[in-house]
Order: sequence, then structure tokens, then C-alpha cells
Amino acid sequence: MSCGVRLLEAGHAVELWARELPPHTTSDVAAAVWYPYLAFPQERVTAWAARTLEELCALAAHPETGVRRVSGTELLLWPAPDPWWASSVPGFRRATPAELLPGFVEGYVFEAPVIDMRRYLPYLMARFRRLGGSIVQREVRSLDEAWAVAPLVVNCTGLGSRTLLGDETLHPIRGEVLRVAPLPLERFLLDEQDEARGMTYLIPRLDDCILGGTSVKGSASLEPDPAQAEAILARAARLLPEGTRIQVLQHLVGLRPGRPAVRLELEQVDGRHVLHNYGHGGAGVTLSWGCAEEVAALVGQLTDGAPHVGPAHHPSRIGRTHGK
Ligand SMILES: Cc1cc2nc3c(=O)[nH]c(=O)nc-3n(C[C@H](O)[C@H](O)[C@H](O)COP(=O)(O)OP(=O)(O)OC[C@H]3O[C@@H](n4cnc5c(N)ncnc54)[C@H](O)[C@@H]3O)c2cc1C
Repeated sequence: MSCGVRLLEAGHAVELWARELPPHTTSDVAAAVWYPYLAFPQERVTAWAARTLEELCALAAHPETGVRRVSGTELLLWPAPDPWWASSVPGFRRATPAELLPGFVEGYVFEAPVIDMRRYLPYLMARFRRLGGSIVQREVRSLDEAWAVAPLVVNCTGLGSRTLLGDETLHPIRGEVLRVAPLPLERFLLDEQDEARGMTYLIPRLDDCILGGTSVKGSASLEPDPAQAEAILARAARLLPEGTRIQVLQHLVGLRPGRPAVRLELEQVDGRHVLHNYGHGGAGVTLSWGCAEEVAALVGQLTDGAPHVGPAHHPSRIGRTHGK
């Protein structure tokens, strides 16, 4: 959706094809807080994440986008150096002892965009349509279907590329979160260091709170696991004032598109072009605008940078997003 918006803004004709639409995509399940997690390689991810951070902060000025800037703390059970993405986050600092909860020895304090996907995805779809883009719900079984109607395809099918392209480096990383009624919590809290215990995140939003989470590589089941819900609740309770009542509203499961490296590259097949943009792991929202802008720049280079303003006689399809 971000690619579609940027391509339309650059004057390309864009039609988006998707097998599932919100609220039925992986992106709908995202927690979603800006945080580079399980996405590689570090250098490209840092640049995409930094650019996306700027864009999300700008969107946070408009409440209808569902994006809000929230401060929070990542709690550490044992000392650790600054995370590699720290330099992307203005105001990143170490927690003072008063900001730590019992049992934690250190922490990072930072402000990050929190994106309420139930609001954000409809906002993006409306923005995409207002710019002249069209959305068609359909499955693509082979890129030939898209090339049949457009010279250039942008492939943003996430985990779908495993079947579509036979990309076996792409794998599901199953994640579960709970959407719960608002909690007495103004800041987000992250506690992800102890892998054996499992990661914990509490993300307050305007009218609910997201509790997470899990991360199981290779598991492709979308069935909510009640035992995981109990475990998430127990981990969250440790970070909340004693006796806090938690009312679960929804149990969500999604499959992160894991890959050793995000695939953002142009491929030429028998003289036809496809621009891949998939494999964003646990950070698809965090990298979205940075990647979209790189895609738009590559499309610009392919089309000699010439904007394609006005009605397209032969609109090109860009993968899930199509453009010219
Ligand atoms: C529990 C959980 C928590 C997460 N939390 C965060 C977070 O806090 N921050 C963050 O940045 N990220 C988070 N993520 C990761 C994030 O959700 C993903 O990285 C992101 O959703 C990937 O986006 P995408 O557009 O590539 O894939 P998707 O959202 O899966 O979209 C792919 C689209 O392609 C379509 N498609 C696939 N195959 C085909 C086909 N053959 N034909 C036609 N259409 C097709 C699908 O129907 C869908 O519309 C989380 C994920 C999970 C599961």
C-alpha cells in the first residue's frame, strides 16, 4: 500500500491486486510499534527504518491516520550495549534507575510511532484510492498474469512469495498477540531479552492495548493457541501493578514473512521486469516507507524518471501493487 501511494504520487498509474484485503492480512496483526525486529541486512534495514520513522512521525500529526508517538522503555535483565538502530531514534537514551521496574538492571528509553493498524490500513487504502489507484481482490498464481496486462510488476506479496515464486528462503515466523481493554499504562514496555521466557510487550493505544507476544520460526498455523494467550497474560502481569485486571478483546495470530534478507531488487525475466519488495520479517511496518521510496526510485529509473501523469492507456500492474 505504501509503494502504491508513492508510485501514484510520482505520477504512475497503479492498480493493486491482493488475495486478501484488510482486515485479513498479516499487516492487520502487526502490534504495531516502530521497531526493527527480525529483518535483515542491518545496513539497509537501518536506512529504511530511519526513513520510515520520519514519515510515521509526520503522519502522527494527523490523528485519523491511527499513528501516534508514544514514549516507552525497553527493560533489560542484564547489561547490553545500545541496539544497532539506536542512532535512528532521536532522543534515544538510557533509563534512569527510577524508570526501571524491579528485577531489571538497565533499560532504553525512546519515543516511537505506534500504529493502530485497524485505523492505519483503511487510511492508507483511502489515500491510495484518492490518488487514483484502484484495488482489485484477486489471487495471482504466476507473474505472467500481471505481465499480461502491464510491463512492470511490483511484487509485495509477503509470505505469499514462497508459493508465487518458489522462494524457499522465505519462512513463516508465527506471532500471537492479545488486544485487551485499556490498561493503566501510558508508556509502552518491552522486555525481550530472555528468549527462554519469551518476549513481552505492552503497547498502549487510544482505545485498547496490545500485549505480546510470540515468535515461532517455521510454524504456519493461524489457529490461536489458548496456552500462548495464558503465557502472554502472565508475562504482561509481571510488568503491571499487582492485581491489574486484564480484559482480553481479541486473540490475533499472524505469520511474519521471515527471510535471511529483505528482497528489494529488480529482476528481469525474458525482457520483462519485476520489482520485488518482500521478506520484511517482524518489521514490515517499520520499514514500509523507506522501502516504498526505494521501489518508487527504481521504477523512476526504469522509466527514465519521467512521470506518467494523466490517464494510462495501458496501466501497468505492479505486483500486488502495479504501476507504470
Ligand atoms: C504478531 C505480529 C506482530 C507484529 N508486530 C510488528 C510491529 O510491531 N512492527 C512492525 O513493523 N511489524 C510487525 N509485524 C510484522 C509485520 O506484520 C509484517 O512484516 C508485515 O505485515 C509484512 O507486510 P507485507 O505487506 O509484506 O505482507 P502482508 O501484510 O502479508 O501483505 C501481503 C499481501 O499480498 C497478498 N498476496 C500474497 N500472495 C498473493 C498472491 N499469490 N496473489 C495475490 N495477492 C497475494 C496478500 O493477500 C496480502 O494482501 C508483526 C507481525 C506479527 C505476526
